[in-house]
Amino acid sequence: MSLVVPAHKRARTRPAPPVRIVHMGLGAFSRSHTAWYTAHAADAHEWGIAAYTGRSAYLAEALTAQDGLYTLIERSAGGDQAEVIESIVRAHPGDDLDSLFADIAAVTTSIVTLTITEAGYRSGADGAPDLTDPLVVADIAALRTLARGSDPGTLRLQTALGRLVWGLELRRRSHGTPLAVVSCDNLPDNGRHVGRSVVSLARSVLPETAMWCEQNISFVSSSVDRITPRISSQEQVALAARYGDGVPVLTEPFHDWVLAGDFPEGRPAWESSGARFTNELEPWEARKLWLLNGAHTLLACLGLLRGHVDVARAMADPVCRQAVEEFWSEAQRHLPEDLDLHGYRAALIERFTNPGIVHRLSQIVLDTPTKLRLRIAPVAERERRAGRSARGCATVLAAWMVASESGLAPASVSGIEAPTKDNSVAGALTAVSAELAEDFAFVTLIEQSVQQVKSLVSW
Ligand SMILES: NC(=O)c1ccc[n+]([C@@H]2O[C@H](COP(=O)([O-])OP(=O)(O)OC[C@H]3O[C@@H](n4cnc5c(N)ncnc54)[C@H](O)[C@@H]3O)[C@@H](O)[C@H]2O)c1
Ligand SMILES: O=P(O)(O)OC[C@@H](O)[C@@H](O)[C@H](O)[C@H](O)CO
Repeated sequence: MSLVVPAHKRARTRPAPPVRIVHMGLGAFSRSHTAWYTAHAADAHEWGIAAYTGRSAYLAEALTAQDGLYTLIERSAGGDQAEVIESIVRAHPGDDLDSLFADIAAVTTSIVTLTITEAGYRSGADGAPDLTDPLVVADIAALRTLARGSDPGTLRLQTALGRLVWGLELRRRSHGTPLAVVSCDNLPDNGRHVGRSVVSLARSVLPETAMWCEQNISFVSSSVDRITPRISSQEQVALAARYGDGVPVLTEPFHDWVLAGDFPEGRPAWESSGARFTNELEPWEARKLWLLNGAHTLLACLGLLRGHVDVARAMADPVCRQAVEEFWSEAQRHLPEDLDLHGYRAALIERFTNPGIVHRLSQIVLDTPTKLRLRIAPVAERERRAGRSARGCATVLAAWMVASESGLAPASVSGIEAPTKDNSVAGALTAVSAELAEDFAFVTLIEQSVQQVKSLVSW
């Protein structure tokens, strides 16, 4: 991808902080959230970030040309607030593996943060690395060769977690200083998820590393929240002209970050920029993942079927809005009441209808099957176990099935078969929840919902 607008020359007004955080998955969100929290911490001058994209060089090159600096624009109905964020000190393309390994292994590095997307974890339905995924299989083979002493430069580890495992192995070999790994992706118990995946990837090929990780790496879970859509080229050109920045980030004013876990080598004073630390992350995480991300997944499937292009327009459609409210009411029954659920729902409606934030449904619909498994299935399973119909969840699943049949949403995850004509609903549900796929009454309800959704499709 070439630069939409040329990167702009920028210069720091104060010395860059020393690199003590390595970020994998540099994108819009990491720059509106993790880098923002770090830049706003009271001790920001002590914490610099070396950030790596997934693969592409585009953003890394543009940021490097701007000395790591970029403009963050908070947009609300009241207008824009812009500021320059200084916490990213170096930006690298994701395949600059030698630098990545050196950064993870550096004794000065205390934290690795991740925004590699839900699909980037390459997990199977049980949460462990998906051993049917060709990239996971290739990385295990590559790690085995590396473990035997081959040159890391000649073998290109391809998955984020494969790369993380090798970086941790080099850290273990060179000094063994502990580290915190913080997931900032929209996955439940994301820290434990990374921990299990890293240890399980390492176990078969680098057993000593697996054991060392269990004892020395603190896998921190976190619930992250800030709606930061990918901006269109047109918007990027307009913002570049206004703010003199080739790679600005546009986000909403709202932000939240709740973390659970230890930081053996210290951390920025993120609480001074509003982050919260807790021993009980699960309720906060479920509130956010089910109500916000679950509704986004619903709006993506149903909204696209109804001919909408973005969240705000889908929310303005009474059919989509009613489906969201019904799903929310089901989810809310399984969340602690003291989390101000009414206030959170009201705030979500305002955030989803922010006229300045164009959040494209085509972006949100990516990887839908994984998201349904993590955001809709847990609510549906709880509702069914409580003896209720889970009609709101059935509508979400039916909308996905119709959208995937129409080519608007992905049908399968990690090679699991898409709906088939003869046994479509139960077959498709297998990708989302084995428990639901065996629930005859729920499968029947989805079959009815599919017909209902088809009658709502507008084309
Ligand atoms: N954008 C948001 O509003 C938002 C809010 C909360 C959480 N998040 C989390 O952050 C993630 C990234 O969001 P974003 O808006 O920055 O997206 P983005 O597309 O701007 O950046 C994603 C980054 O992840 C990398 N990546 C993509 N697929 C990957 C893969 N399979 N393996 C490894 N790396 C991969 C990309 O190369 C890029 O560096 C989301 O998937 C979500 O889990 C995003
Ligand atoms: O790809 P997803 O579904 O995890 O994310 C799409 C949006 O729901 C997400 O980016 C939200 O805007 C974000 O999670 C808000 O904090």
